[in-house]
Amino acid sequence: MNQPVSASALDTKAVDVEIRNVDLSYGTNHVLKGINLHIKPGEFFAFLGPSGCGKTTLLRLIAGFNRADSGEVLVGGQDVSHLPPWKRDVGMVFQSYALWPHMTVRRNVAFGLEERKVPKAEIERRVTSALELVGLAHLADRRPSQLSGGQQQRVAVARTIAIEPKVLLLDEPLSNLDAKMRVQVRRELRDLQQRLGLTTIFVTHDQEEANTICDRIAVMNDGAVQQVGSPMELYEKPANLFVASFLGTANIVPGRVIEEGGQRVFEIDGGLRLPIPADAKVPQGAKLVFRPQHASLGATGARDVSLPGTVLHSEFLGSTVRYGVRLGSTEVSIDVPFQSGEAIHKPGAAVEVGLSLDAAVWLAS
Ligand SMILES: Nc1ncnc2c1ncn2[C@@H]1O[C@H](COP(=O)(O)OP(=O)(O)OP(=O)(O)O)[C@@H](O)[C@H]1O
Repeated sequence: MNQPVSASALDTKAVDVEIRNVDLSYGTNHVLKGINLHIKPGEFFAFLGPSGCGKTTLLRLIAGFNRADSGEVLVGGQDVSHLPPWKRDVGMVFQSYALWPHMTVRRNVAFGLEERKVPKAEIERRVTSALELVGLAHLADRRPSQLSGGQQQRVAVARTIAIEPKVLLLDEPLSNLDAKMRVQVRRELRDLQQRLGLTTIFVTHDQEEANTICDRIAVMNDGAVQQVGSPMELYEKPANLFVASFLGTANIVPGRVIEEGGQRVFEIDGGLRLPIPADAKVPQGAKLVFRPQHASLGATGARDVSLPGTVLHSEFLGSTVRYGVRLGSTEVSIDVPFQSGEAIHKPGAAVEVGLSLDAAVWLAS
C-alpha cells in the first residue's frame, strides 16, 4: 500500500461519528452500557479492550448490523440509527476478510459496486483506484487463494474503500497475520488512512496495535467506556486501575491514607509510609500506581522518596534490567537502565527503592 498514488481518485470526505447513550442487550446479557463517544472527522480511532467487552458489537452497531435497545448513532450529523447498513455510507472490513474464493481480486473489489448498480465505467475507475491505493493493481487477476494473508487483507480494504464510504470500520483486521506482517500492514493501514483522510474506527484487543496507529482510543471494559484519550494521555494519566493496567505495565500497590503531623501519608500494606503530594487526588480506597521506569534502585537518579525493598528476581532486557522487588507486602516491577559492566542485584539483596512522586498516581478501581 505504499505506492505514491493520489487518494483524490476516490471520493472520501471526512465526517464525524457520534454515539449517544447507547444500550444493547442480547437477552439478559447487557453488552453495551450507556456508551457515549464522539469520533472526529478524519480521526483514526480505536475501540480497545479485552475479549468480550463489546467492541465488535459497538462496531457492528455503527455499521448497522446490530440495533441498539436505546440511543442513537449519528454519521456526519445524520441520525442513521434506523437505516440499514447499505444506506449508512460506512464500510466494514471483517476480521475474516470474507472474500469470494472463486472470484479474482478485481471481481471481489467490483462486487459491492455491481450490487449497488454503479455504472460499469465508474466501477472500472473505482476498482482500479482502490487496487492502486493498496498496491495490488499487479495482482488484480489472481484469486484470494493465490495471495498472502497480508495481500488478502489489502483486497478486503480495497473492496471497502471502493464503495467510497464516509467511515471505514476495521474489525481486528490484523489478527490473521503473523507478528511481522502485522507490524508492516498496520503501518500501511495508517498510511492509507492518512492519504484518504477517512474517519476510521479500528477494533483491537492489542494495546500496542492501538497505540502505534491510532490518534485516540476508547478503552472499554465490560460494555462500558472506561476512558477516551490519545495513547500518551491514557498511559500517563489513566483514569482508573483498569486503564492503568491494560495499557503497559503498572505497579499497583495497596495501602491506606493516614494523617501524620497534619500531612496525608500513604501507608503501603506491610507498613512502609510515603508522603502524599498536597495536590494529589486520592479517591476513597485508592491504590498507589506507578510505572516501572518511575522508580529506581540505589543511587541511580534522584527521587522524591526512598523506601527499603528486597530484590526477588531480575530480567536482563538489553538496555534495561527489570527487577521484581518486594515493597512492603507487594511485588513491584522496576526498570533500571543497564550500564555496561554494572553488576545486577541478586535475589535477596536489600535495595533502596527511589520513587518519583510526580509520576505516581492514586487510583480506585
Ligand atoms: N449475536 C450474539 N448473540 C448473543 N450474544 C452475543 C452475540 N454477539 C456477541 N455476544 C456476546 O456479547 C458480548 C460482547 O461480544 P463482542 O463480540 O462485542 O466482544 P468483543 O469485545 O468484540 O470480543 P472479541 O475481542 O473476543 O471479539 C460477549 O459476551 C458475547 O458473548
